[in-house]
Amino acid sequence: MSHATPLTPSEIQTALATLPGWALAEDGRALCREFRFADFAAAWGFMSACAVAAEALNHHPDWSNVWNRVSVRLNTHDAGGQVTARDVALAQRMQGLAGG
Ligand SMILES: C[C@H](O)[C@H](O)[C@H]1CNC2=NC(N)=NC(=O)C2=N1
Repeated sequence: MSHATPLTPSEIQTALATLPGWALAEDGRALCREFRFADFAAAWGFMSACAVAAEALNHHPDWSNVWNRVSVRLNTHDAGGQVTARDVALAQRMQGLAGG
């Protein structure tokens, strides 16, 4: 299966069971999570670590940062903005970098 193949709704639900704190966007086209850290420095450190992981995976988040919060939306541009296995892999990696 190509990694740019959209996941089915049941595949997404199965993936979300491994991703505490994540949810499917209202439109079904992204995995979403808001991370909260102790302060800005911790949030920025998380983003820096995620940037390295994203480059390694060649799969990048749509994200924003307000002080200690990092809001993340993951989908796959190459799949027309749908959720694929690449998004699940990056979410799992981000989960680990945030301390599980
Ligand atoms: C050219 C480069 O490999 C592609 O644009 C990669 C980069 N990062 C990516 N990130 C995401 N989220 N989706 C993609 O389809 C994607 N494709």
